[in-house]
Amino acid sequence: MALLEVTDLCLSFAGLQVIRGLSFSVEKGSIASLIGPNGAGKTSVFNCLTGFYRPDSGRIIFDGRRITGLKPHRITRKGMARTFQNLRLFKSMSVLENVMSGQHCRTSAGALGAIFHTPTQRREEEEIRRISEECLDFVGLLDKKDRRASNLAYGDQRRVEWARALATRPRLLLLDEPAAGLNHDEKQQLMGMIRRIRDELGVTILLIEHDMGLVMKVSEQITVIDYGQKIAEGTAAEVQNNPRVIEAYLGSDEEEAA
Ligand SMILES: Nc1ncnc2c1ncn2[C@@H]1O[C@H](COP(=O)(O)OP(=O)(O)OP(=O)(O)O)[C@@H](O)[C@H]1O
Repeated sequence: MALLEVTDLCLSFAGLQVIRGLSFSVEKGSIASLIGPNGAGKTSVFNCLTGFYRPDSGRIIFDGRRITGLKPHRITRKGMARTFQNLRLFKSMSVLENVMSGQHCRTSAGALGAIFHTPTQRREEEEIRRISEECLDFVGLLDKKDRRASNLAYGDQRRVEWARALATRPRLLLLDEPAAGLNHDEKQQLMGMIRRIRDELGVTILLIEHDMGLVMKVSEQITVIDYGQKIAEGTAAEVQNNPRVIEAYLGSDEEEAA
């Protein structure tokens, strides 16, 4: 069964079409990847899914409900979380505070509760703290929860982002280039973490990634796009041998080299 279904998605900026009639779906419980050469439109797809961009047309169905055009916090509340290509941590806050910050979309106490510190708000804060610590434990950072986020090594800062996304209790987690800037060992740990998130937490995963070794090892389903259009989809073996995929990647290398 599909957890995410994208149909005929189109997006343009000032007349330039960056996503052109894209359709793909992600099966519940799978680890899926969206790949393509630089500028193919991958992050733009994520931005449409999470409500950061409003598509020109098309339909996005998440868990049976249409979410096209909803605001990002409402989409988060429905169970979709993401990490970003570049770190987006609050540098002066502690690791724990950073993870807690991601969950305020879920509180019901509202602004008055926050000002007057009502019992409801206190209970919610306690719950947020508990879940945040659980997520930090899951990513192996609980012992660093009181450290300033900016004082952590880069690989650990990425884990804080993971914990923050997980703390929103997503059913679908979108990872935008999670291996960028990681060394070999960290990439191995990342693969283990992706599998654990799916296997132990039951979270479906869709990732954008340029590290083809990682993509091919970890993905069960791959969608390849180029110039905003789907050019192939299937398993790692199917996609790797697809002439259109090979051409798209070789073409982009030549352009970069030129
Ligand atoms: N806010 C925006 N305004 C104008 N153009 C944009 C905007 N966001 C994306 N684009 C353009 O859309 C195209 C696709 O960009 P996008 O970042 O989605 O590609 P990508 O596949 O994620 O690339 P990369 O692999 O390099 O991160 C690019 O040409 C980019 O310049």
